[in-house]
Amino acid sequence: TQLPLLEEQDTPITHFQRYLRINTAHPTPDYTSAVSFLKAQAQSLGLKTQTLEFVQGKPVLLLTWPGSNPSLPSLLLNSHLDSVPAEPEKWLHNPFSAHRTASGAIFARGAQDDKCIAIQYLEAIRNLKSQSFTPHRTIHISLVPDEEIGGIDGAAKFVESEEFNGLNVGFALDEGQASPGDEFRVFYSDRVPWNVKIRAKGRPGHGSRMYDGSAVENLMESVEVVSRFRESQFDVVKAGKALNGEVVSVNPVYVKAGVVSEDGFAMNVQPSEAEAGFDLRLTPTTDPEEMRRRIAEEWAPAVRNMSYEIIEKGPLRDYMGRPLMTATDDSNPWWSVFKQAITSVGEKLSRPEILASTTDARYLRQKGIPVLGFSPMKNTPILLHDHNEHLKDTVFMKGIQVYESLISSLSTFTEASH
Ligand SMILES: CSCC[C@H](NC=O)C(=O)O
Ligand SMILES: [Zn+2]
Ligand SMILES: [Zn+2]
Repeated sequence: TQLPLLEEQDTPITHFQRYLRINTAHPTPDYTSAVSFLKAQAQSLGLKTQTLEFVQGKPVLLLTWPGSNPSLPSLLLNSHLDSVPAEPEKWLHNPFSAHRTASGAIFARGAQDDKCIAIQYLEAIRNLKSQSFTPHRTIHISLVPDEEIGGIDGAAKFVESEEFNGLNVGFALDEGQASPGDEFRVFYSDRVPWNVKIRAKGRPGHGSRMYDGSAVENLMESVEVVSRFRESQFDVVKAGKALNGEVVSVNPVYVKAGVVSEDGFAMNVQPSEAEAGFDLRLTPTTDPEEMRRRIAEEWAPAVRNMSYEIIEKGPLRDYMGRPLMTATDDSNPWWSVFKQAITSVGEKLSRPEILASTTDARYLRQKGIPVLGFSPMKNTPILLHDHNEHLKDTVFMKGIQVYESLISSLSTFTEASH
């Protein structure tokens, strides 16, 4: 008899690879295949499955392991189904092949962000079930669409639904980020993205003329002001006085100007309008009014014929008007249990951080639910959204053990009420 090929075997690694091979990258994520794969996995574990569709073609898959005391607030494990696009020609291995190298690195878009955690949740439950573990509180896994494009049709709709309300979620885990060092990273908040567009108007004229007040000169003056603010924030990080997520970031993402002609831009016309776009990220405690004032008065002053547009990409405060932060001290019993579950498997946590980017956790926090961002990857380069995103098989397998500890502890302790 012949042994099945390594990749055809039914192991946590092959489950991970199969999920990674489903192309859920934007702009055309294959949610149908992802949901049917995960649903089948969940059914093989005896979990209850439910597909919710708040927006057509954008399913939320909800998996449930009922607890022995279903009146306790439940534990929610969240993971998004989608990925950012990849440029295959710039990768060592095709980003949807989930190729595993001789040294055990699994290359795929989504390997770190965040398909690993979805499979790790399921495999941890598989192991707990095989040990006849029964949770006190009910455990839910939500697999949501569209996180990478802001979650408007995904997590944002889900948390507003009656179905979500009925889950009585007491605490949730969502994705975090890889740690290059030997300690796991944990995130208690996300920064808030603003899209900022600034526009300058100015005198048009012949490209040979020197005069004051052209639109592009005008815009460039503002770009310098923005740059100085950026430096002021970045310097704090470079000096080691703050982590990335603890300052306001602003990065230019486009500049637009020029009078279009047949073969590109008219080179001898100074345009009358110019525009620049910035990705701005506020910390959870940044005063938004202060930021608005800075933009209005310093970045796009009307006296210089400038205007601006701010598109806020998500909530700043919870339903009580509080910043969206989960406590990481003794005031939060879930935090103590979380920490204990990590140390009990011999692992360490670094100082809790604010995620520099943004995840769906904010929508849960907005509802007042404590959420920690956590992806158990240590000694691992941070490769989310990068070329050659990969994760080592041993790191992936270790993560399953970590979740076994987390899921059993968090679902067993009964002190907290929501
Ligand atoms: C505008 S919300 C976008 C969310 C996105 N999340 C992951 O990268 C981010 O840019 O952080
Ligand atoms: Zn992610
Ligand atoms: Zn991402």
